[in-house]
Amino acid sequence: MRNRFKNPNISIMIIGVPKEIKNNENRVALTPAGATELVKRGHQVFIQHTAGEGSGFTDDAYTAAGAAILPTIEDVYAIAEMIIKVKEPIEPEYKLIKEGQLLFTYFHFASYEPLTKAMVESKSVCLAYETVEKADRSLPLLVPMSEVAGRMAVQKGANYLEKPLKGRGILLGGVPGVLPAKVLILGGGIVGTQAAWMAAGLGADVVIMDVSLQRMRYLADVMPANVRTMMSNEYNVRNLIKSADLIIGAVLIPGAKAPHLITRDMLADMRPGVVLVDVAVDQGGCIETCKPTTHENPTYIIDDVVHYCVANMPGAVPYTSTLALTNATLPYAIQIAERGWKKAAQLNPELVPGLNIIHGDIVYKAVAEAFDMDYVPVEKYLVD
Ligand SMILES: NC(=O)C1=CN([C@@H]2O[C@H](COP(=O)(O)OP(=O)(O)OC[C@H]3O[C@@H](n4cnc5c(N)ncnc54)[C@H](O)[C@@H]3O)[C@@H](O)[C@H]2O)C=CC1
Ligand SMILES: CC(=O)C(=O)O
Ligand SMILES: [Mg+2]
Repeated sequence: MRNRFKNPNISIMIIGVPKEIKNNENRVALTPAGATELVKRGHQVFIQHTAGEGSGFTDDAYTAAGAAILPTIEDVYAIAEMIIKVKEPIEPEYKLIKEGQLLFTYFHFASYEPLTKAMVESKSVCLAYETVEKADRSLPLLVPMSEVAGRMAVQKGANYLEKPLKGRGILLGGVPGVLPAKVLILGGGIVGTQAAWMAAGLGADVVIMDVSLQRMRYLADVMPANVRTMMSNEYNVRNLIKSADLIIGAVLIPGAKAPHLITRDMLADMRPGVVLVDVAVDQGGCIETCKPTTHENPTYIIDDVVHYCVANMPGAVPYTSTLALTNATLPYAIQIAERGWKKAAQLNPELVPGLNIIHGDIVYKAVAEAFDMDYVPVEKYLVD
């Protein structure tokens, strides 16, 4: 990084934005508006050719914003000090990552050991969107995508409940004279709340389960009458799954592997054609039989139960998701570009829990614990 102008505390950075290569991932990590903000501060922004296309942004729009277009993903990784992405690096990208390079993106390490090991070996600095955390414990860079995924979970669930798609053949809202469907939501955080609004709006009979009484008190206050809350425990889950039509998994323990609230044996208690949408799949899933699927091939069936487990749901609605995501990420990207990751984290404590792997050390405890690997407290890297 070079110092900018006459202020020795402010640096300029070379920033690279690759095109996402995960299945049907159409989001991009920086919009032309974001590029404008970074370029105006003296940073150099390099965008891979057509990276913004899926979200409606042409190469010309980035060039007009002062960014440069590079033809290949290799070019972007080769030049950048900071890579800003949306999804975790996929295997072909591992070898492109340079020692000391900063990667600012979603990682969801605890769900995928090969990625964790590859990033340890790369000796890069991995700052994960999903664990950046505010003092009130909220996750500002996860929230916007959870809002999207929560809303989508109901759309997808309603769709897969249709008989030709192997669902029970029930309409979420019912019709006059016919009862609505029952929707069970595991976890009443951002995903769960958004899903509840959507399902309730369609007229379904909704139950949200959580372990936080405080959260359920809040939900009971703000939700309409067709949404009720219930304590999440094995006994209650076993009871409610017997009559549910659509079950949405939305549990999170930040950074950690999700607990299995629905185990393999419980599928036998469900009715044929029940749909499970496990949004928590990116942290390993809260339904034991859930394994990651793609937008191309989103569902599979076990014991007549339809499983939808797409790990990048918002990627399917990039016109909404790219704007929602970058609204949240850009202010942090600017701080990191201006100061470098270390100084930025020293100045803004919200960035500290975002640091997951630094120069080969796992510095986020839940990630190290997920794979029984060594943990190094992040403070080691934050002292001057
Ligand atoms: N598949 C996809 O495309 C996407 C997945 N996600 C994922 O969705 C998951 C949920 O995210 P958010 O709603 O933002 O998290 P959040 O932190 O807002 O909510 C999680 C909720 O789970 C509750 N919880 C914890 N343990 C529980 C238990 N044993 N039983 C019931 N509830 C429990 C917490 O009290 C909290 O209210 C995360 O894994 C997130 O990464 C988010 C966006 C997109
Ligand atoms: C949160 C996440 O993993 C996504 O938006 O794809
Ligand atoms: Mg059955």
